Amino acid sequence: MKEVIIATKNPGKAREFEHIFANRGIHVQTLLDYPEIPDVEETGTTFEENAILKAEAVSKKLHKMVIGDDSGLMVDALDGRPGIYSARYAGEPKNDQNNTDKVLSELQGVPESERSARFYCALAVSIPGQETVTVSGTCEGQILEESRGSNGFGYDPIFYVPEKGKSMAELSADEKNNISHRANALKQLDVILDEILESAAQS
Ligand SMILES: O=c1[nH]c(=O)c2ncn([C@@H]3O[C@H](COP(=O)(O)OP(=O)(O)OP(=O)(O)O)[C@@H](O)[C@H]3O)c2[nH]1
Ligand SMILES: [Mg+2]
Repeated sequence: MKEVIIATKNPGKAREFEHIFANRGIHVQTLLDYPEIPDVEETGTTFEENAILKAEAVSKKLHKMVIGDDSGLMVDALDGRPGIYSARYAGEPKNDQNNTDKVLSELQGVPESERSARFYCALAVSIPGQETVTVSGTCEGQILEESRGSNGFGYDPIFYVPEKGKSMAELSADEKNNISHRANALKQLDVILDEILESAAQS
């Protein structure tokens, strides 16, 4: 069976990658399967740079093809914050509830017409001996005034998806995985994924 390794310790991301790749008969491993691999420091200034840092660090350790995901929420009324700091927006240790509460409180009194936002996902594919490839995807929406739904992870309960008339956390896994920033980034990888898997199998 074909296999990909995702350089993430986030269980929400891991679930989504497992689900998306299972539909193509590809088995997913994440850093939750490699607890001995230390956290990769996210010292980049863009999602792409951080995705590359994660993918290359883990690929070097395992000598295998690895995909890194760096993603987050960008709110227009907050000048693009939380952005690359999404995971720890309300401080350490990272906590989804505190992060969503912080965004909601910063947007208190901001009218619906000014609550536009998007999720962004950069993926980097690192293959030993090859140039790292990056792709990205977005998903447009609005920040709600309170949480709705309990699926997904992170900021999903406060992110309204106009085309679905629901928050991201009210969507089923299948629905989210059709329209999400992560799915949109992966769709770009689709074109080259078979090629990538072939060359990874040979490396
Ligand atoms: O509601 C959400 N739906 C999503 O689909 C989503 N994708 C990312 N995010 C947020 O952005 C941070 C990523 O930060 P991040 O890329 O550094 O990942 P992370 O630190 O959680 O894990 P790792 O992959 O680095 O191990 C996450 O923690 C979340 O807060 C999302 N929120
Ligand atoms: Mg992280």
